[in-house]
Amino acid sequence: VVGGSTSSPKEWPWQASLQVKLKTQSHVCGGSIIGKQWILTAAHCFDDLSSPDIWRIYTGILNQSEIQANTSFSRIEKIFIHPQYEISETRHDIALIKLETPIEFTAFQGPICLPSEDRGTTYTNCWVTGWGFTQEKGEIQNTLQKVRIPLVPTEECRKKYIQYKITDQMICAGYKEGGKDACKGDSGGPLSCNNKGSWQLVGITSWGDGCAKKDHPGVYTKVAAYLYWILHIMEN
Ligand SMILES: Cc1c(O)cccc1C(=O)Nc1cccc2ccc(C(=N)N)cc12
Repeated sequence: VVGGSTSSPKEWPWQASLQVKLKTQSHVCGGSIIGKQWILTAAHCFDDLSSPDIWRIYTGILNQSEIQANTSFSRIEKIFIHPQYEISETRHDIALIKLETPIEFTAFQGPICLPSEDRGTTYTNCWVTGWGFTQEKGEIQNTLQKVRIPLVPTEECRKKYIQYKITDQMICAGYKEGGKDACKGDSGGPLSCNNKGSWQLVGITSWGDGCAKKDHPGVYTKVAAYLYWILHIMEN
């Protein structure tokens, strides 16, 4: 997250850290708890990291330094990549993780609501969170960062990203002057919007040309456009 500040405990209890253990272990992507056995994230997190066995899912943590050899984590039972997603493409950048065992909900870890049906609700209080880079040539942060970002109307976003395809299944968010944005390492994490007191998972951090550049909003997978797919997977 560029231009953000450190989060407090229990502020974003749905935020997960998706890590890969090969020779060494490292944070790769963010994710959001949407059920006791379910994490919603971005499909591109699994590009060439498609084996469930190498992944360790951490929930209920604020600092990466809390992760030691004896820190408990969840294993992945199955990864559901959206069927229309294509590697290194930007469309349908959404994936569901089924955990091997259900996590317990506490003040430190629990679910965020899925958005209600796509009825064009205008969200005015949206935040992006993550342990990602604080600048393009950055590094993974220790403490979970947060930054408030306004949504950008799709038509306006299309004008900024002429050379890309901004679909109706994407949401843009950013400041005209740049300076605040998600970045590498925040992918898969939530764009959380507070609607009448309840937090809703409006977007999944997906991509952007650089980070926090003027006239280059961040692009998020629009969760409301995938409700049927999400619910179908979770029910079967
Ligand atoms: C390609 C690249 C890097 O190598 C390092 C940092 C950023 C980038 C980059 O161009 N964009 C990105 C790469 C990977 C994930 C990203 C997630 C969000 C955003 C965003 N601006 N909302 C940009 C991303």
